[in-house]
Amino acid sequence: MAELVFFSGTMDSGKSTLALQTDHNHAARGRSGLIFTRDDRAGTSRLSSRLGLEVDAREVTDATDFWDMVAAERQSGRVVDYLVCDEAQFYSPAQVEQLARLVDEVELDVFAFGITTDFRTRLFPGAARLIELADRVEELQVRSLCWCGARATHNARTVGGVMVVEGDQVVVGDVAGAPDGGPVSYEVLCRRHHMRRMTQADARRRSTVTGQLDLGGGA
Ligand SMILES: Nc1ncnc2c1ncn2[C@@H]1O[C@H](COP(=O)(O)OP(=O)(O)O)[C@@H](O)[C@H]1O
Ligand SMILES: Cc1cn([C@H]2C[C@H](O)[C@@H](COP(=O)(O)O)O2)c(=O)[nH]c1=O
Repeated sequence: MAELVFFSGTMDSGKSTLALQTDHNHAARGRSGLIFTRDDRAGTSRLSSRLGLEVDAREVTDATDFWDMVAAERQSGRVVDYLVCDEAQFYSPAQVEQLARLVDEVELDVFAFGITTDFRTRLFPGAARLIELADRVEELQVRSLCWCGARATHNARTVGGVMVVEGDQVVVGDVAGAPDGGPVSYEVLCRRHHMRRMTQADARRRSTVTGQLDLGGGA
């Protein structure tokens, strides 16, 4: 039976890599798929992994209707067995509903990949609808880690090196240390350190003062 699966994890946890691997494995068995993304860091109509792989993809916009797109592909004679949908947190709830309908009524598999929460720890609308509708929500197996060594579960945004909790929900960007990072950057943290607004830079600053690594647990 066809499935809508949402593979979720923090930023930099391997979702785009898994999206590319998923497409590769299905294509290698003769299945035919369409690859979608929205606002990938590598630019319009590209799906990129930090491991270096990058492929062409269909860019999702506010105007995209997945139901109509698949119908048009099929009318032109193309077989569509599955969809790979990266950066799915940026899709609208209505678009996620179109994906669910394709699974149920056309028997396509839909593999969606995305982060669940934004820099304020709030669900993205697209991710929320995926959690509500998916047959399965799969957490990525490779753990991304907070600077303290705990599993990273949340995404922090920094502006000029300072963690912020206000601003636009969508600002395309990369994790700190990325080669072409701008003033807005991201860092994955455990909940404890997200709540305490303690990034790696903050921890380093404090340890310089105290001479000890401060895990932020004190009063
Ligand atoms: N130089 C490297 N060597 C090995 N693994 C790397 C390297 N750079 C990145 N990675 C792996 O790639 C992952 C990020 O993959 P990516 O698909 O871009 O993540 P996401 O789509 O979740 O943001 C990192 O968590 C890490 O495991
Ligand atoms: C937390 C957060 C992230 N984003 C953006 C930053 C990146 O462009 C993508 C996530 O991509 P990845 O492949 O998972 O690293 O989302 C954002 O716009 N707003 C946020 O709050």
